[in-house]
Amino acid sequence: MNCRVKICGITNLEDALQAVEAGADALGFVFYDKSPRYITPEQANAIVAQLPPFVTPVALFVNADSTLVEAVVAGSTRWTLQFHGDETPEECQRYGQPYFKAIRMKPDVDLLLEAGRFENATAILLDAYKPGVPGGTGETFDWHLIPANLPKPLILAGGLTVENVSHAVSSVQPYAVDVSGGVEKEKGQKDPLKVTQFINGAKRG
Ligand SMILES: O=C(O)c1ccccc1NCC(=O)[C@H](O)[C@H](O)COP(=O)(O)O
Repeated sequence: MNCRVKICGITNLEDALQAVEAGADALGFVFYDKSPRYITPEQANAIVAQLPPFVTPVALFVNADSTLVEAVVAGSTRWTLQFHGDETPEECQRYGQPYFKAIRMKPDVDLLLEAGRFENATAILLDAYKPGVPGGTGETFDWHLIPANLPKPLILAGGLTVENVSHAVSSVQPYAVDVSGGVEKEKGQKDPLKVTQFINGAKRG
């Protein structure tokens, strides 16, 4: 299967272009200032301006003010948005941009009910749940909890690595996989070899 790959937490042009060269389908930029992968709208838009076609830049927010979202979106028409907090469907679609809604796997979360709220989302991203850490946890969750009939394409996230991504793709068969920490040499700095191995592992499945 042709599993797409999003490399998240991009903070510099070198990492962005290396991930694209390695076959990344999307690059994630984290506009959450408590993250070690935080990047400013200006920095991110300067990188996006250098991206070749057929690569989707994804702007990631956690309960952000509309002024921040608008500052990012104003810099490029290429953005897909990813809402990783408690945003409502109305808050997600108010910008008129395609968006992913992230759902964290809290105990007893009703995934079909929650995913069904976001009927205009282009995909649902499922991520690990760690109290106080909205994302980038580096932790997996029990993939058996994923229902077979999610109403949107599934982006699988949470603790994926070079070592587990092939199994994740073959067992879950997501539309895409997403990784932040598992391909880094240090927080906010990607390891080119891990990025390449991760993408190859995901595409091989
Ligand atoms: O990546 C971050 O630092 C981050 C911080 C706060 C909210 C979301 C964040 N990342 C969003 C993503 O889509 C990550 O790729 C996803 O949470 C998986 O992260 P990891 O477990 O480190 O692969």
